[in-house]
Amino acid sequence: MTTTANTEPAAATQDSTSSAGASVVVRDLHQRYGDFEAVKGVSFEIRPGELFALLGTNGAGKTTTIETLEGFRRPSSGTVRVFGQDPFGQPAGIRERVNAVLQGSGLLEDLSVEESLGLTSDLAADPRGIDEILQLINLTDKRKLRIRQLSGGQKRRLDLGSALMTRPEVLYLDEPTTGMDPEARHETWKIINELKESGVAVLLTTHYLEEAERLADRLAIMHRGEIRVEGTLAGVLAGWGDRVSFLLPSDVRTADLPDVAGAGIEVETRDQELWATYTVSDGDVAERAHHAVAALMGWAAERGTVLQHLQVRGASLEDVFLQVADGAADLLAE
Ligand SMILES: Nc1ncnc2c1ncn2[C@@H]1O[C@H](COP(=O)(O)OP(=O)(O)OP(=O)(O)O)[C@@H](O)[C@H]1O
Repeated sequence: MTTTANTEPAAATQDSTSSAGASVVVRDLHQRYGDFEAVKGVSFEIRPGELFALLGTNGAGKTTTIETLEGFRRPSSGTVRVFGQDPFGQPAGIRERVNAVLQGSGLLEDLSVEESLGLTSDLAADPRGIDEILQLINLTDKRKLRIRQLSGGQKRRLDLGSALMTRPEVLYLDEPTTGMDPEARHETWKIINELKESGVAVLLTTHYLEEAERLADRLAIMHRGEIRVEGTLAGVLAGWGDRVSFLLPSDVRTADLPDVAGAGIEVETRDQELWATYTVSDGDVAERAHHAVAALMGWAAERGTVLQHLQVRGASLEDVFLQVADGAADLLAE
């Protein structure tokens, strides 16, 4: 199985130079708030030109991890390095090379869009032009508006534009497209892909799984402070089997569905219709899915029933996410 639980051994004393070439290195990070442990031994690294997506349930510890990388929190234990340096306190060598779009926008609501970008520009060593940024985030026609007059999605785009003003080599994006309409989200994905291509190392957290599917070179799913699943998208999905689904015929009750060797059955309601799904996950998945389809077709023929919308598909990121949230990843990883 290519899906892995985070079983990496504790490496708090390991020197970050063992990850030569990585812009960001996190090793066995633990973060506590009083008695509560919000992050429990998280490890990952991000190389230039790579986007690492940190997905997870609410309260999983994603923002805490980003805030630690940003230098706002000292790790309770473990090691965090950005360009080989400890980011705590944001030393100058890191501050000038890193930027972030965080959940709470730091924008001053009474400034106009261009005044806000002007302030950011004044603080940057080698800023991009304001016109260039406005064009990039598609807000040129809003440049004179006060920030409080912008929509939620427009403010999010301005957040991103402000972060790009400083030409960061590492960019943290904490739910960057929240509140954006689909078109703005696609535009933002284009910008993020271009950043990656130009060599920026990106850490993305998002609740939009499609966003991670589109952008991530590698991803991790966090739950209750731990990374439960990690890898490339293909690697993460490979360990979770294939699904054979069809619309439950109106004359078939759940109890009438046949058992298929090695496959679990689930019946769920989608758009007020009942769907049956057989999941095959062990052994040669393609072969088992093939046999499951053959067995179901044989069963349907015997009953004189047609299986409508019969489909075979691999696991989606949503399937994996939901199973991780249910704790099923623990079982699969054993
Ligand atoms: N300052 C704090 N004091 C105490 N507990 C905190 C503090 N900040 C966060 N937590 C707790 O730590 C856990 C992790 O929170 P965090 O914001 O990192 O999660 P998250 O993965 O970003 O969640 P979400 O997806 O909901 O934004 C949560 O249980 C949260 O309640």
